[in-house]
Order: sequence, then C-alpha cells, then structure tokens
Amino acid sequence: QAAEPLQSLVPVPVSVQARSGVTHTLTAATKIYTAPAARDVGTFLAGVLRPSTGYALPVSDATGTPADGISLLLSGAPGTVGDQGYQLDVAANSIVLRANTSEGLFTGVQTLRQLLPAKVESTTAQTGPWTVPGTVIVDYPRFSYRGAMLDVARHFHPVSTVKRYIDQLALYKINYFHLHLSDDQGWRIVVDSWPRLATYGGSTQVGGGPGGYYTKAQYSEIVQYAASRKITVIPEIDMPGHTNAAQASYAELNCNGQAPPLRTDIEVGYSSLCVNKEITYQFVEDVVREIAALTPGPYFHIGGDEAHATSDADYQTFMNRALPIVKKYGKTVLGWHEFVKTTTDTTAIPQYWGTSTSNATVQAAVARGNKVIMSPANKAYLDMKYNSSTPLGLSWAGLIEVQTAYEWNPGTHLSGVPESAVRGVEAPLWTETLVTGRDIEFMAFPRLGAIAELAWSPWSTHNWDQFKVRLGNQGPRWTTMGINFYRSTQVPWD
Ligand SMILES: CC1=[NH+][C@H]2[C@@H](O1)O[C@H](CO)[C@@H](O)[C@@H]2O
Repeated sequence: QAAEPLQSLVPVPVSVQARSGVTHTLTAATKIYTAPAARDVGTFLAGVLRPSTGYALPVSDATGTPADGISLLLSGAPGTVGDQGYQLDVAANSIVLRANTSEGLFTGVQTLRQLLPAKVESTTAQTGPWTVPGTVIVDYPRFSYRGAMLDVARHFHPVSTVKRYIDQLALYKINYFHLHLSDDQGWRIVVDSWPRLATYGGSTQVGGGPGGYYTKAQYSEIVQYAASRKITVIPEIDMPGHTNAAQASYAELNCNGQAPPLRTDIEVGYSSLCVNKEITYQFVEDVVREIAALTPGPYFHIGGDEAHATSDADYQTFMNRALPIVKKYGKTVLGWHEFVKTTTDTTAIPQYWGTSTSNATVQAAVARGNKVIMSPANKAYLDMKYNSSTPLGLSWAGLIEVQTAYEWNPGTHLSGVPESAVRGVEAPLWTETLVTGRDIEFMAFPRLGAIAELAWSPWSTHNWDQFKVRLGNQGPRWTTMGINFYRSTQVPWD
C-alpha cells in the first residue's frame, strides 16, 4: 500500500490542508493551461507526466480561471508566498497552481509531482490511476538560497552526469548549483586566453585517470539546462590556493618560474598563486572575464580556502586585487568563509564550511552586515561517510548519517549569526572518492533531502521522527528514477 502522498512531501510545505474524500485523477483528456509567461513550466510538467502516463497533456494559454485540467497561473497567489512560493489547490475536476513568478510555479510543480504515485517518474508508460489527493497547500521557502555544490575537479564528471544531478536537485526545490571548476588535480573549463589550463590542466584527475574539461559550449549547456529548472549556476575558480593544475599548466604562474607536476593525490594546502607577480592578476582577470561572460547568474565563487602556502599578508594582497576584478565583471563574490576577513565589502558572501559552532571571522563579517551561506562540514558535506563502513567518501569532518545531516538549525548554528544573516544553505559534494554518477547519487541520497528541507521548510515543522517517514516515502520515487541511493538503517523505507 503506497504511503499517503500528503505524508510524503520533502521538503515539507508551510501549510497542507487535506480535502478529505476529494481525489483528482488525471486522464487522457487532461489539459495543462499556463499563464503565457509560464509556458516553460507547463512544458516541464508535461515532460515529466507524458512518458509515464502516456497521455497527450497538451499545454496551452490559460484563459480566465479554467474549471478543468491543470492550471499554472501567475495571478491570485496569496501575498505570503513571495517570489519563490506557490499555492496548490487540488479539487476533483481541476488542479490550480498560483504563484507570483514562474520560479514559484516551478517549485509548486515539484510538490505536485510528489503528490502523484512514484511511478509518475518512470520514462516508460505505466498503468494508472494517476491520482492526486484533494488538498490546499500554501508554501514558500525559509531561505531564498538553497544550494548544492559539485566538485568536478578531483574527478571530472561529464555534462550528462551534471544534467542528471541538476534534475535531481530540482525535485527538492534547490535553486543554486555551485560548480567547483578548478583545483590542484584539475582545471575543468576552457579559457581561450590561457588554452593549456584545460588541455593540460584538465588532462588528469585524482587517481591518474584521463580527467576532462568543459568547452565553453558545454558549460553554457549546463547553465541553460539549470536555468530551465530555475536553477542558477555559480562557477568557482578556487584562488589563491588549490591552484596546482593552473600552475602546472603555465610555468610563469609560479614564483620560481617552474611548473610543478600535475597532481593526482588528494593532499590540500600546498599550492599558491604567486602574489607578487603581475602576470598572476592578468591570469585572474582573463579567467574571471571569460567565465563571467558565460554566466548569467549574479555570483562568482573565488574559493579562498586552505591557502596554507600563502602568507596572511600575501593572502590579503591577493584578495585586495582579485575581489575588485570579480566586481568589475558584474558579479557578487562568494568564497569559502576565510576570505571574508580580507574585505569590508558587505555584499561579499562567506560560505561557512567549518565544524565549529563559532567562528570569529564570520561573526565579525555578520556584525558588519554580510550575509552567510551555511555549509558546516560536519552537517552538510555530502562527501562525508555515513558511517565507518561506507565504501565511498571522506571522514575528516566526522561521520554524517541522515539524522546528523538533519538535526541542526541553519538559523542558529553559528553563534553571532542570527537567522536574518543567513542567506541560505548549501550541500557541497567533493569528489576525491567519487568516480561515477552512481557514486554521486550514493552520497547525495538520502542526505540531500535533509539539507533541502532545512533550506526550505519552517523550523516549526522540524521533527526527525516525522521527516524520516516522509524521506522513506521518497524511496520508491528514487527507485523508479534509478537513483543509486544509500538505504540508511535510520530511515523506514517502504
Ligand atoms: C572548502 C573545503 N576545502 C577542502 C575542504 O572543504 O574539504 C573538502 C573535502 O571534504 C576538500 O575537497 C576541500 O578541498
């Protein structure tokens, strides 16, 4: 007996009222109507429903308030839903989604997907009935930034794998995708003015495999695909540390004028751009300019972590030069939190990755007015092992079973960082040990559901015993989608 859909939603909505005795059933006659500006959302929904139901599900402009079919409207939403929320109204003969933006309709569509039987996610025709329980849901996010990061530098992952991960993120209302494009072991994107970065710097990876890189067309393909899922891509070029691949590619980027060998191990903290060479800043400018030009989103991540081979004075000097370059090309700076000690620019956003519940650098920045993205490594790092027998992943920040990933509050986690200073939450996935898409899925699921709920749902709904049931009810959906998830013993799978 499939679980009650209204008890299966992840992230849990702000308010869910059941319409007892009311069921909406999709049929071959069902039509999808959309506000003209939301036609893409209607087409996305049809793309999910058509293969599994076998129904035509034509998409056309909504005229007035349709009394039948599925309507995605940009009018009449309650003010409380803001620009990312929605109201979903399921009656016997109509389903009406209302939002103020197409992003809001898109998040509502993810909830509607989860109210349908799990087999709706199948790519081949399944038998019905395609029922949706009668309900009125009013929903909107606690945090406006709900992110996931994928490290494609330690192990390169092709566009197809990245697109599949983006699809999975969309189902859980994630709206930012942070791509870690460069590190010691690999440079993963073409920069025309520095061609060896990709061709040589991208020629290997952890373990010595063939590596790889995205052409500009492929990076743009990822950006556009994410945008079609209402997800904004944030590129990261990690500087001044984590730069061995770049420095192996160009001897002139090294203080001693010698290119180090490419690295295929997983050490950190040994590389640093040469802070007192002018060519370093030409490199930074060229790289930021070319990647920013391919990135419609407002953010550029400059990394800044673990610059142990850069003196504090040099780190300050570097950031004094690099941060203005990012702004020059129209982007707001994100960085791993240590960078924020170098700037008084309160628009710069530190991404907290520490394991402590207090951090003076972040606290001081918040006191100046900066906002923070929360990614505590002992809670949100999806590359941490679940337990000591997990075959993949690392454990330096601790073991993270599903309950650990869930049992923290981004709004109070860091002392001196109140909820009002939290821009949002992000789940990083580093790939030192992750070679395939199935490896990515094993570490991301089920914990991504926990982070997605922390980022979206009201703290008042936070309850592990209830969450774990809803999370378990996502299992059949993941099985249908072929997601290689870890069957945590903490979760009651169907
Ligand atoms: C911000 C940050 N810097 C380090 C740290 O996180 O741990 C990751 C592995 O968990 C590692 O890949 C990364 O280079």
